[in-house]
Amino acid sequence: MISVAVLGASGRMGSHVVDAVNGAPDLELVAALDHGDDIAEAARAGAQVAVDFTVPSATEANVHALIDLGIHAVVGTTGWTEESLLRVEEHLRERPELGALIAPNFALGAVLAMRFSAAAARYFESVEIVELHHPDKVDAPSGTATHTAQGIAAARAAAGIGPSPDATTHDPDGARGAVIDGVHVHAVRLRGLVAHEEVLLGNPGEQLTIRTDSFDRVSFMPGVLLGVREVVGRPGLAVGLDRYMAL
Ligand SMILES: NC(=O)C1=CN([C@@H]2O[C@H](COP(=O)(O)OP(=O)(O)OC[C@H]3O[C@@H](n4cnc5c(N)ncnc54)[C@H](OP(=O)(O)O)[C@@H]3O)[C@@H](O)[C@H]2O)C=CC1
Ligand SMILES: O=C(O)C1=N[C@H](C(=O)O)C[C@H](O)C1
Repeated sequence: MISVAVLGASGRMGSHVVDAVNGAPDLELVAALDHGDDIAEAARAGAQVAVDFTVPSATEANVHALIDLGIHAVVGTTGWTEESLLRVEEHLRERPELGALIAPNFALGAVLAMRFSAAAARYFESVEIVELHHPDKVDAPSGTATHTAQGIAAARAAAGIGPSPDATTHDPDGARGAVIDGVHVHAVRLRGLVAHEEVLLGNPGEQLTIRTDSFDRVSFMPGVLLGVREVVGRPGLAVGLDRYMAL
């Protein structure tokens, strides 16, 4: 039995995680914490693993606190940077028995879409990303789109491919979107949506579209539970659920 704490337990994601942990025969929910609660309560309750779905401004401090408390971390909250990931990696070196998984998307379809996009990237002249989310999301572009763009950019750089062609010289209103590692990312916020992403890859005369849709937050739960079960045996920092999957 793995003892689990949930941080952000009343949130859209956290409440699903509480239900998923309660429904798993090999996991026990020992703490459900929210904004204002003392994170040390997770340790007092005996948590081995804590799942964090909070807010970008809180998540790094939460992970450092969990490491100090000797608790493995499974993190879905977005907003991570190279620098904040490095700080966690360094902190984990002081506690070589602990693991942390930080994953921008736990939906298996999204994890595969990121992998497929990186694999396809070197074969196309042009690539752009459109991410589409519910309008209550506070961050843009999404963590998934950022991670997707980084994977695509790394694959293109490794293959010696230059930037996507683009004749735009006049864009006073930023209509071409954000640019992450040279990849344009467009963010849509629309009532009715949950979490969606389209990667558009173009060549003369052809287009490949890789699309992933989470219609319901239950789609993230198998990945979260996989992370909880695996993190206890995988010390160090892992970024992306694909690190725990046989891909
Ligand atoms: N990796 C993945 O697969 C997914 C990641 N996400 C990401 O997860 C995060 C949460 O999303 P979502 O559930 O929709 O957001 P919500 O706003 O619904 O939930 C966040 C919750 O965290 C609480 N909270 C804020 N600060 C703290 C803190 N310091 N300690 C504990 N709890 C805190 C909030 O409480 P209060 O409102 O009272 O401040 C709220 O209940 C986002 O970054 C989102 O991008 C979302 C879906 C999937
Ligand atoms: O806020 C959300 O809802 C989501 N956030 C994550 C992200 O920013 O990529 C994962 C998923 O897209 C849902």
